[in-house]
Amino acid sequence: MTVDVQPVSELPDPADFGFTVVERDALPTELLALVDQVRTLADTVAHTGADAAELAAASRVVADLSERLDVRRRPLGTMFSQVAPDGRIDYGTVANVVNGPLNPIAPPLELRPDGEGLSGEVTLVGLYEGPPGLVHGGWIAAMLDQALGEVAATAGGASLTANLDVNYRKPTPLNAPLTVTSRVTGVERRKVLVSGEIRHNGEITAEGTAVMVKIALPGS
Ligand SMILES: CCCCCCCCCC(=O)SCCNC(=O)CCNC(=O)[C@H](O)C(C)(C)COP(=O)(O)OP(=O)(O)OC[C@H]1O[C@@H](n2cnc3c(N)ncnc32)[C@H](O)[C@@H]1OP(=O)(O)O
Repeated sequence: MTVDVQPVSELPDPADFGFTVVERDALPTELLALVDQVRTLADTVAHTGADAAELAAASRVVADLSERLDVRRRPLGTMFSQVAPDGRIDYGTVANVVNGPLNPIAPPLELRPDGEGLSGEVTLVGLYEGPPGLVHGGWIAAMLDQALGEVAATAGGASLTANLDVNYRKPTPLNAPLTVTSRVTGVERRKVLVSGEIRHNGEITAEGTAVMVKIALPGS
């Protein structure tokens, strides 16, 4: 197996391939605050015991808000750039469903270099419920896919998940801190082989491996 990791400082700028790229620091604080509020609202709605009149009034307010905000939509695929603590430039998608900074559905999972790969902490609220009190297996797979995809990007740019294999070792609890880790285990031609885990209290609840296949970006 050949491990030939391209330095991340050489990652291409998505703007060169026609993507809209905004600086993460330039995202309006009011918009980030709104995202947080909507995330809280979604969790509240999923569990509210408010009476019918209150629900009807809230529904009208939310419909009105949606109409007010549905102006000048950002194009699908809008990306953000940010300077990582080690000075390199990271890219991501603003509306990514696992960790996009503008997606209220995304649990706030921030993955950072940890010396071996990437790691991040996240606590999933009841919005991500599958079995009673437990995280949905699809979300577990989604978080692993994201962590594996992001770490694959550190090995030479854009890639897509060709194969994802997840083993669910223990139930993953809601409302409890989880650690997500990922690393590159090999690079073979266009394939980037990656592995990762989700832990609670240091114990692995789920682990995954993936084959990410490097893709050519439009115009490259
Ligand atoms: C910086 C931002 C970071 C963002 C992170 C985001 C994380 C989220 C990741 C995702 O969710 S990606 C979305 C889900 N995945 C997809 O939609 C991919 C859909 N599939 C495809 O587009 C194509 O099948 C794919 C690009 C993966 C491969 O097609 P190709 O025609 O380019 O590949 P090809 O058939 O030439 O095979 C290239 C190599 O990959 C291998 N391969 C292809 N499919 C495979 C497979 N399914 N399993 C294992 N290996 C596979 C294949 O054997 C070969 O290996 P070798 O070099 O050893 O010959």
